[in-house]
Amino acid sequence: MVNVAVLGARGRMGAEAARAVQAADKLDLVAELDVDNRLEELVEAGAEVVVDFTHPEAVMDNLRFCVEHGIHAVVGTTGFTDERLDQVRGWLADAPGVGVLIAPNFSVGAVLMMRFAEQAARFFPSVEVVELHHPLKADAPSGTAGRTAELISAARRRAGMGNVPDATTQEVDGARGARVGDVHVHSVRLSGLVAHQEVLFGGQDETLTIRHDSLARTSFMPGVVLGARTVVERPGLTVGLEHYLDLD
Ligand SMILES: NC(=O)C1=CN([C@@H]2O[C@H](COP(=O)(O)OP(=O)(O)OC[C@H]3O[C@@H](n4cnc5c(N)ncnc54)[C@H](OP(=O)(O)O)[C@@H]3O)[C@@H](O)[C@H]2O)C=CC1
Ligand SMILES: O=C(O)C1=N[C@H](C(=O)O)C[C@H](O)C1
Repeated sequence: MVNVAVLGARGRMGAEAARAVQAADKLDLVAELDVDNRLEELVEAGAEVVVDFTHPEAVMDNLRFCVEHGIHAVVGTTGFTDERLDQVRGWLADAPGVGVLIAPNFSVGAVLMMRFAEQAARFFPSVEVVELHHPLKADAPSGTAGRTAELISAARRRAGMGNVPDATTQEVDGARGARVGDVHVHSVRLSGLVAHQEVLFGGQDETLTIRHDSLARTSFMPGVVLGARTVVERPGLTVGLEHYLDLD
């Protein structure tokens, strides 16, 4: 059995993750903590793995505590920049046995969407990402959209592609979305939605749309459970659930 604690357990994802861990074989839910708990309670509960679905402003302190106390971490919270990832690598250098998985999206379908988009990128001069989420989401663009855009940009660079075609010279602020690498990313916040994304590619007289829909938060749970079971065997930092899925 692996002892698992959930941070952000009163939140939308944390509550679902606690249910999933409780129902999973070989995982034991030992603590459900939220903003008014002390991090020391993780140690007191004997947590070996922490699942973090909190807030971009809280997650770094949580992660530092876990690494310093030899607790593996499965992180769904978004807001990770290259600088933040480097900081985590620095902490892990002093804790060689500890594993940290940071996954912008735990749904297998979303991971495949990102992989397919990366594969398609070199064939299409035009690309835009549209992500659509519930209006309670704190960050924009979503972590998934940011990661998708980074993967596409890197694939375009490897293929020696130039800028995306775009004749815009006059623009109302924000009309062309945010730029992540080469890619324009548009964020929609709409009641009734959970988490959705379209990657739109355009070439000569054809378009390709890759769309993923998370229709409920249970869609993320097989990935969370896989993460909690696997992270104990994967020391160091892993970014992206794809590395636990044996995709190649
Ligand atoms: N990787 C993935 O697959 C997914 C990632 N996410 C990400 O997960 C994160 C959480 O999303 P969601 O569940 O919708 O958000 P919620 O706001 O519903 O939940 C976050 C919870 O964390 C609590 N919290 C805030 N700070 C701390 C802290 N320092 N310690 C412990 N708990 C804290 C919040 O308390 P309070 O409300 O009082 O502040 C709240 O209960 C977001 O970054 C989101 O983007 C979401 C879905 C899937
Ligand atoms: O906040 C959410 O809901 C989600 N956040 C993650 C993100 O920012 O990519 C994953 C998923 O899109 C749901």
